[in-house]
Amino acid sequence: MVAVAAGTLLSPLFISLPSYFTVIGSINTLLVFLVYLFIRSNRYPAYELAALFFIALISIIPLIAVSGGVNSQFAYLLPLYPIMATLFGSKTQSIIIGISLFIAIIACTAFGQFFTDITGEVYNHKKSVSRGFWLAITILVSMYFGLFFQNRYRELTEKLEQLALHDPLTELLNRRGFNLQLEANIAIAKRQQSIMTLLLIDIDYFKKVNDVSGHDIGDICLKHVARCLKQNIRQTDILARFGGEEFILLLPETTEVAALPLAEKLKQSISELVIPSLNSPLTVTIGMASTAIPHTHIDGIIKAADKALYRGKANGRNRVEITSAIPS
Ligand SMILES: Nc1nc2c(ncn2[C@@H]2O[C@H](COP(=O)(O)OP(=O)(O)OP(=O)(O)O)[C@@H](O)[C@H]2O)c(=O)[nH]1
Repeated sequence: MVAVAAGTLLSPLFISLPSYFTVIGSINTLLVFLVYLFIRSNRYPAYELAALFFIALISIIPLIAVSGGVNSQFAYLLPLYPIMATLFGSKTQSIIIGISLFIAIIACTAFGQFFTDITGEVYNHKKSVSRGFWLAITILVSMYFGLFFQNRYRELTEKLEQLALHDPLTELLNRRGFNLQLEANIAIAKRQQSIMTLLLIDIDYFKKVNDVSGHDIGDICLKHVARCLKQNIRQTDILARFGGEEFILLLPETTEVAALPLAEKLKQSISELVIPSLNSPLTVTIGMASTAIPHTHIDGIIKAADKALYRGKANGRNRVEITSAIPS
């Protein structure tokens, strides 16, 4: 029983074919492989689309033609191509492959009577047109599914990236997300020789908030503070939750003198927050540091801002402290 089933499945592979089919098939396979290597090399991206057209039209049409037109068993593999292009390539590549194969099938159906059917079947126009029609539809459907999967894959990747780089409670960047943005900004600052200022913003006596009002209210406070900070900064500023009740804010192209009024405004706005179920106002201490010259190492700025923050806590909290110009 198993042997019969295996025989039925495998027998089409052992049909004895005329030698010209083997030669053309081998040349086609070699060409497709070379085009694949060419695309994978990424050396001539401008010619990639032309190479895909080549695979689809120049190389595949003759193969379908000599193997019995759209009735060829080979033709039934074609709907796989747009899906493969989706998995290994890009959206444009799967569209190009899909459309080219669609054209190839239409062409093979239209000129089917001119091809010798190597299986020895008598050419049947009606049957060929019907198969060509369904094959063309299947290719379009497989192209659509390929694009659909690619969109879903991109959406899911973006979602995962969002989860990996953001803090779920406040929806701000987390430390990892911040570090990535920081690297990009340092590169820009170095190129433009511009000064950046960094603020570390820490909620005062937050342990007491949790102990007195409960952890849930503590969480609500963190959300309010995050929203308040976000509302008061520019879109180009980078804000993140740096730790438990600590936030970090990078102000690109901003000197210490320009940043000071903003730091004071942030401190004031947070102290004016009205948070339900919280009896006493929240206050924050802000430690601030700027790059004296653009090549200052970022770890140095964070350490300097932390030092300023520590001083602010020691000096009574609810205040802004600055560590001035750090040498490189
Ligand atoms: N509700 C809540 N609390 C948090 C979260 N992350 C950290 N905390 C709390 O934040 C508190 C931080 O306490 P401390 O480091 O002693 O600082 P503090 O009480 O704010 O004191 P100072 O910073 O010195 O003014 C701890 O009680 C943490 O449990 C969080 O996601 N939600």
